[in-house]
Amino acid sequence: MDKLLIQGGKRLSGEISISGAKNAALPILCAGLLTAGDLELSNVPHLHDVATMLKLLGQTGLKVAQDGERVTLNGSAITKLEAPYEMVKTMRASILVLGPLLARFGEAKVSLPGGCAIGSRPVDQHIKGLQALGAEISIEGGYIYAKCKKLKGTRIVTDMITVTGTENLLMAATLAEGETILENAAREPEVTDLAHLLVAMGAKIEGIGTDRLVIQGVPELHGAKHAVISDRIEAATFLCAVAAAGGDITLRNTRTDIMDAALDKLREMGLEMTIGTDSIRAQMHRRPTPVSFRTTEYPGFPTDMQAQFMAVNTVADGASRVTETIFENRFMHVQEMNRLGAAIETDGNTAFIKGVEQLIGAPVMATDLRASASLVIAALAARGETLVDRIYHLDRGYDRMEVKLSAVGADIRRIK
Ligand SMILES: CC(=O)N[C@H]1[C@@H](OP(=O)(O)OP(=O)(O)OC[C@H]2O[C@@H](n3ccc(=O)[nH]c3=O)[C@H](O)[C@@H]2O)O[C@H](CO)[C@@H](O)[C@@H]1O
Ligand SMILES: C=C(OP(=O)(O)O)C(=O)O
Repeated sequence: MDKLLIQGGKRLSGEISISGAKNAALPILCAGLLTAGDLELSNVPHLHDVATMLKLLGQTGLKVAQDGERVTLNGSAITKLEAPYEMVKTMRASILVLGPLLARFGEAKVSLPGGCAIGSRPVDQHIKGLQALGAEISIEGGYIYAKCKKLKGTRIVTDMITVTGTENLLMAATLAEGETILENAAREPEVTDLAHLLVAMGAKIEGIGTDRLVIQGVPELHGAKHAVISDRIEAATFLCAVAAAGGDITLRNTRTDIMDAALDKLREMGLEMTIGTDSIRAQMHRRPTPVSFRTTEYPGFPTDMQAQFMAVNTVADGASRVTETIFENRFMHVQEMNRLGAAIETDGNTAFIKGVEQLIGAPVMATDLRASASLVIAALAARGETLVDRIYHLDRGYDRMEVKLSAVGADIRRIK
């Protein structure tokens, strides 16, 4: 199992190019199931989750051609309308094949994703929405069996805001008969990126970027070209790294207009930033100021950045409070950060952090994707050596993080 060995205490300096967003690429790849035409995608990140998704899509009969960050999909010969447990269990986003398969072929069998480290993460809203569109759904042996003659447009109000739920229902509605209204839709930029691709494929969608999506179903969609949006979470993770370790870095290929909540908090921490249209120069020459925040849906503070900001708070000059409102168990990094000498206590969904002057390296265990990133950040700021175990979580969602960090002067290497 791969590990990362990090000697902390080095300031970061240089340039990092940001990859395409995992959370946009995964639904966008699933949109390949909606058409017999070619989807020509660029800026697709080099990630384990993308490889898993391509494998999953490939076994349905979708043709996949990959050349670096370019992927072409062709859905003219899909025969297997299934997502097996073996693949779904390693990547929850596999549930995103359900809506497209059902809408185009009238049938799908998809394994239930089950819980994971950060929470129970049910998919009841995906199912409720598809049932409202006319699907018959049963659950047997851990699988969702869905079928329909033709989905029929309707008004759907989800109980809570769900990102992949919105994406699944949006994709399904593009091929439904008549009008579908998705109320309480997620406004995350990755949902918007998917919606733009669907429009390029011939879908009729109004309200893109709002919490009310109105879709007029069309009989079929065609091929399209699309560049996946830049990863705002990856970009903000590197900004947290420089905020914690100090230095002067420039990020390229960023989308600075979709990062307001994180950028505001980084400024409050004392990170000096020069923001261009697609670049950010970030300088940190002092100990961070602590910041308190609550995670919320976009455009609020993203849960996917909670752990990384907590890592910076552990070395900040004072105390802070972090409340996680999206997932019920997203503090798995706290115990590991405390092993590095952090002073964090939790009470329910709130963590209280007292900044310490110096973390000290130790062996730690990554428990989920963003927890892994937060441990890397803490290790970069710590004195001495940290070994981060179980980094397969990190590889799910970061494109060669250790290579990008080495290039800006971090002492970090992968060991087998
Ligand atoms: C691949 C992808 O895009 N993953 C992102 C997506 O996950 P994902 O789409 O799984 O997260 P959701 O937005 O659906 O989850 C939000 C909350 O709603 C609950 N819920 C959701 C659906 C449902 O049917 N029933 C239900 O109870 C979840 O358990 C959670 O507490 O959005 C999350 C919230 O921004 C991010 O952390 C993930 O990185
Ligand atoms: C929780 C995340 O991803 P997923 O929904 O794919 O588990 C994440 O990207 O932080």
